[in-house]
Amino acid sequence: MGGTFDPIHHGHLVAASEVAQSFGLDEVLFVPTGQPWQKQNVSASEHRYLMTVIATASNPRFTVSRVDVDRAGPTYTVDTLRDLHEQHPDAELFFISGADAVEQILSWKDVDHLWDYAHFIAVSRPGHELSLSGLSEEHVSLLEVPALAISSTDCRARVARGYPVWYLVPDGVVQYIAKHGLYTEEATK
Ligand SMILES: Nc1ncnc2c1ncn2[C@@H]1O[C@H](COP(=O)(O)OP(=O)(O)OP(=O)(O)O)[C@@H](O)[C@H]1O
Ligand SMILES: O=C(O)c1ccc[n+]([C@@H]2O[C@H](COP(=O)([O-])O)[C@@H](O)[C@H]2O)c1
Repeated sequence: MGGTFDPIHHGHLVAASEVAQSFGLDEVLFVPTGQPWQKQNVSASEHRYLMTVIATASNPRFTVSRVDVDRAGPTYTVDTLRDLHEQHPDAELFFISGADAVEQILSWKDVDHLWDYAHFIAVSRPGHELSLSGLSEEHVSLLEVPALAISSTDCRARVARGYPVWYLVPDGVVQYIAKHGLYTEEATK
């Protein structure tokens, strides 16, 4: 599952868990972006990577990859999948995306080559219609998952306003955000 995870929240974790169950996956690899070229004002990749490690640590089937964090330049999924394929040549790869991300896939770099490396699984997300968005069902499967109306944008805004994010993100991530002063008015200046 690729994401900017700024911060990782329970919507991500539920989606990953449901896909793993429905598709019988051995492992879900969370891949925090290095430089997400379609997003602005993103937190340092090391903070996002460490929050993802904290959030997934208790699940034996969840792991975190540094491939995108460690690659210089903008993050493109075609590079992510190529690197993962090289690291795990015998693995069958699936790429998990929310309904909003799938709507954007046609704008991604080298979109026609994405299907060479992985089958995509698009999960439902409150506020977004789950559809193939013009993509082939040979390449993309759709899955309804329990609806959690949580976004990283809303979590960041809540912290900036002094509102709690307990129960929206894992407890360790709440503590990491506080310890490093992420998302406060000061941090975003
Ligand atoms: N609540 C959710 N339910 C299902 N899928 C989600 C949910 N939140 C995010 N996703 C999916 O997880 C992937 C990574 O999401 P991302 O890290 O951009 O989080 P986000 O909450 O969308 O962030 P932001 O609000 O900053 O755009 C994307 O494919 C996104 O569609
Ligand atoms: O490859 C691209 O051009 C591309 C453009 C935008 C997003 N993505 C990927 O989509 C995933 C979700 O991204 P984000 O920024 O919405 O969390 C993440 O793995 C990104 O690397 C990929």
